[in-house]
Amino acid sequence: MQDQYRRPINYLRISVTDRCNLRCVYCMPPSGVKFIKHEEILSIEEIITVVKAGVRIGIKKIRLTGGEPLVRGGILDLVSSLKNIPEIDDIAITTNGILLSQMVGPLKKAGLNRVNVSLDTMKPERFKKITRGGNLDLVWKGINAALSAGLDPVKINTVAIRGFNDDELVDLARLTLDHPLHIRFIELMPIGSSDAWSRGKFIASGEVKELIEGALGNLVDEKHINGNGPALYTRLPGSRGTIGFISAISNHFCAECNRLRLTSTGQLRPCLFNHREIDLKQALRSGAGPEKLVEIFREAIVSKPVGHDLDKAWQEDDRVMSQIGG
Ligand SMILES: Nc1nc2c(ncn2[C@@H]2O[C@H](COP(=O)(O)OP(=O)(O)OP(=O)(O)O)[C@@H](O)[C@H]2O)c(=O)[nH]1
Ligand SMILES: C[S@@+](CC[C@H](N)C(=O)[O-])C[C@H]1O[C@@H](n2cnc3c(N)ncnc32)[C@H](O)[C@@H]1O
Ligand code: SF4
Ligand code: SF4
Repeated sequence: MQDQYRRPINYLRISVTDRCNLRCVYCMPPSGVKFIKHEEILSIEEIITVVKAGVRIGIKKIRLTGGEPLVRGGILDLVSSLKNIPEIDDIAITTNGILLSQMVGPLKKAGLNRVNVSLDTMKPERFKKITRGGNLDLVWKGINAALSAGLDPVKINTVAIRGFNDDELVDLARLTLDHPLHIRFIELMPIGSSDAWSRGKFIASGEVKELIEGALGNLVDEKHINGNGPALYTRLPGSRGTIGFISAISNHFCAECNRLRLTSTGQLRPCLFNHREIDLKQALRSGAGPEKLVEIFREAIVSKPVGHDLDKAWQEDDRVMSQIGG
């Protein structure tokens, strides 16, 4: 179904849990977030019911995110149930990679098509700092396991942060020369943890591109790498992988927005940067049938805003990124 700005909506990002085994500084406040009670979170069966309603208005692509989707009990059942919905042609996960090496085999068997792994630094001490305690080694094991399992493409999400990893962005880009990895540099967004956001830490994609080109030579434009998201791709000539840019602030991609979000508590959220949500869980738990759920999807699509008008200011929200599904 198209929204009122003629954007076809076919991609549902599902936050399967608000919980996480890391505490990234830009995503969560230092105190952590108070976890939502289990009974408030949609069950696996409820998520499937929602997706089945979604496919009736044209949802074809699913991304499981969070929080950390791999800590969600029942994630394998969820993937295999999604695989059994014929209209769904792409099932992907965004993960911090900590549990990936042990889960990628079963996930692939269950029907997972591909994985995006978040990784902001190649230095173990820095990784500990930005994730408040994470073990970088496990993430690399996960990335290698995903490649060995034959998942393709394997994408890496790197948030560019001035004063934290700006001296490593070229090294991360260099990885694409010898590895079939698709590294995407993400602009720091003013949502998540206000402690981490300041204008001074923001690096626009244009600057990252200049840094890379200054060190490694010109990047050439690349076609879209299998996916549904907003990254623009380039490559170093002769490289095995690609370099993408997700410029949510400097060159926002709202005109091509194709997605809705389902929060872990069962709210349909038409836009990442807009507080408005529509309560699907309430409908589900009060016995609404498929027609009612489809109607709620329609309502969400019709009410999708034209885009964000973030004036680079902190986005006040009751929810943090891990609850919305970043
Ligand atoms: N502003 C904004 N940022 C988004 C949106 N969707 C994803 N992002 C950000 O883009 C980054 C990468 O997201 P991923 O979860 O890897 O998903 P994707 O880029 O859609 O994935 P592909 O299907 O592989 O293209 C994350 O930091 C997201 O928060 C969106 O609708 N709006
Ligand atoms: C919220 S996480 C959820 C999935 C999983 N836990 C992970 O880290 O990949 C999804 C993505 O959002 C990104 N993210 C979180 N907070 C952000 C912020 N304030 N600005 C930009 N990206 C952010 C993360 O780097 C990650 O790539
Ligand atoms: S970015 Fe992902 S791994 Fe980091 S705290 Fe947020 S949900 Fe967890
Ligand atoms: S900010 Fe909102 S409208 Fe823009 S791309 Fe993200 S979800 Fe879509």
